[in-house]
Amino acid sequence: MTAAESGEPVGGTDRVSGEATLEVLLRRLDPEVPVPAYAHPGDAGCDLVTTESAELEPGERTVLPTGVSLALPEGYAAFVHPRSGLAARCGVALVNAPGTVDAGYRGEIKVIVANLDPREPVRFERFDRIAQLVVQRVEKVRFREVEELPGSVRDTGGFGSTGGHAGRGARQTAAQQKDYVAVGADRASDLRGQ
Ligand SMILES: O=c1ccn([C@H]2C[C@H](O)[C@@H](COP(=O)(O)OP(=O)(O)OP(=O)(O)O)O2)c(=O)[nH]1
Repeated sequence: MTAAESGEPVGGTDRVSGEATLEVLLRRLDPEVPVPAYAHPGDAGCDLVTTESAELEPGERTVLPTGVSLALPEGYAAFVHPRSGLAARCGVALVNAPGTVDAGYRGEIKVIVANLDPREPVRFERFDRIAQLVVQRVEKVRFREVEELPGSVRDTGGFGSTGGHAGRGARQTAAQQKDYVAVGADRASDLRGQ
């Protein structure tokens, strides 16, 4: 068993760009799918394609298969991010952006796309690039509960406490803001604790 197969991070160097690389084991579930690759040196994400064609009406969403599965080294995760061009041109968003691929996940990477364009349908053909995958090191934390947290300059300010934007709430202070309330709680077993 190689180090990568046992989950250990294995470093290397890209032959073309000379950049430092991390070896990630990948399985093609569709023999024709291209292995995800970085388009340019310095890119953070490599493109994922759909292996199925699909058409989404305005407001519709679907889960698209990418034809690949991974075994990420321990201490890493992969994040499924939207592609800006697709978002700007067609209004395509990822519902759960960024999707989190756990190191232990061996299933097919899937992409949950939505058509946010109010008028035009969007069509994906087989092997269209639909998202990008960013692999990152992630910390495993151990929470230590305390009575008081150490102070900071920001303190509890958030959700626009530094000012709104021209369109809405520009002069709204943090104190004026209402807490967010989860809607549709009856169909949200996912939101409840164990
Ligand atoms: O965009 C995504 C997000 C997730 N996954 C896969 C990899 C991930 O490891 C697994 C579970 O994802 P997540 O933890 O986000 O989903 P969950 O709804 O919390 O499911 P679970 O209860 O299985 O953790 O699904 C994808 O293929 N694409």
